[in-house]
This record gives sequence, structure tokens and C-alpha cells, in this order.
Amino acid sequence: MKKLTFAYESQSDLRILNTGHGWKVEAPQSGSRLEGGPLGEDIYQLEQFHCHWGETSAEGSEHTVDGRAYAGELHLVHWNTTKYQSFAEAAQHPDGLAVLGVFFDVGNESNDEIEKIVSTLSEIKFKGQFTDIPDVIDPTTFLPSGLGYWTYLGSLTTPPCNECVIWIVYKEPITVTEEQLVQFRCLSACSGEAEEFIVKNYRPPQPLGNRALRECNA
Ligand SMILES: NS(O)(O)c1ccc(OCc2cn(-c3ccccc3)nn2)cc1
Ligand SMILES: [Zn+2]
Repeated sequence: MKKLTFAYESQSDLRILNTGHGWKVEAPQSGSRLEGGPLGEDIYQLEQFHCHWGETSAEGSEHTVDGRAYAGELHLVHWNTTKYQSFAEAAQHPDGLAVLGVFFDVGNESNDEIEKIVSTLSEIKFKGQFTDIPDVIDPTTFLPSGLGYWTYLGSLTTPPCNECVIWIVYKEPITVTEEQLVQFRCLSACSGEAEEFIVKNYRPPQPLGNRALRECNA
């Protein structure tokens, strides 16, 4: 495979919202480019990023490596702007989306970029609430230093689970703290006073079936 290349803009005042299933940062970046690797000749543009986590740090990732789960997984969601006119249209095609998955390992060092997300969560405690992240966010900072990855053709992991995703899962995790994950679990799935915490929002891995898994040791 050709080398995977990415170019992102740094943006401030990105909107973060509580979807009821977790937090999501809307980051439509017409100036961003993800290309190469398993993406053929097409260019993919960043649309949003979000993450998945578990009730404890023993679980939470949506992919596992030799059966091992990580404490969480960040998804940087891109859509194919070479072939399609919108995210919604792209989500109807097998090469419509490209999602970069980054595993979370728990460590003692707080992740400064994730902390920019965590610091807004008290303002979006309930489903449907949103706010702007005052800090400058550069999506590149969420990526691990080692850029080796696995890739396969798969689906959205939440309904409608369209089979429209070229998955690119980085081998090297990034580190977050238990406290940062605890803050994720304090988001409420409800819009009203009733508190139903989003303690976990990951979909367990599904059978690989006859899908080919490829790797690149960048
Ligand atoms: N977790 S994940 O990275 O796999 C992931 C990534 C993106 C997702 O988008 C849901 C979605 C689908 N659509 C849609 C809109 C119009 C037509 C078809 C689909 N809108 N939002 C879900 C899961
Ligand atoms: Zn996801």
C-alpha cells in the first residue's frame, strides 16, 4: 500500500455535543486531507471525531488485538470527497468513509488534547446539549507517534451500521488517565433530570468472516 498521508487544520471553537451515546466533536474540515494507504486515489475529508469507552478500563475499545481490549478508542471520521457530494451520500458506499481508530491505554500522564475535551463535558452533561471548545484543536495531536496500522473493509459500529467504512486502526495506543475516562462516564444519556450515565458505549467486535485484514508498519 502507498503511505497514508494526512493534513489537518488547527481549529478553535469546534462544537462538541452530547449525542446521548457519548460526546462528538463536529469538525468539518474542507481543508483536511486523508489519502494514500488503503484509500486508493481518493481524498477523504475530516467530518467529526468521537470516542468509545467501557464501564472499567479493562474494556471499551471496539477493536481487539489478539483478543485484548483497550480502555477506549477514538474515531476520526472522514468521507470520500473525490467521489461523493456529502457525508450522507458517502455513507451509502463501501468506500464512502475512512475512520482512523486510535486505542486508549490508561497511564499516569493526562492527555492534554483529551483534556481539552474533558474540560467541556460539565457543560454538555445531558443529551442534546452542546458547547464550543475554546481551545485550539489539532487532530494530528490525537495520533500516536508510531503510525503502523491494520486496515479492513467494515461498517459503522452504531446504527445504521452501514458497510461503508475503510477502517484504519493504529497499532500504537495513546495514553489517557483513569480520571479522564471517569469524566466520560459522567455524561448522561438522558436530556432531562433523570440521570442515566453513559458508562459504556462500545460495540464488541464482530466476526471477521471472509474479510481480508491488511497491515502497514509505517
Ligand atoms: N463508530 S463509527 O466511527 O463506526 C461511526 C461513524 C459515523 C457514524 O455516523 C452515524 C451516521 C450515519 N449517518 C447517515 C446519514 C445519512 C445517511 C446515512 C447515514 N449519519 N450519521 C456512526 C458511527
Ligand atoms: Zn465510533
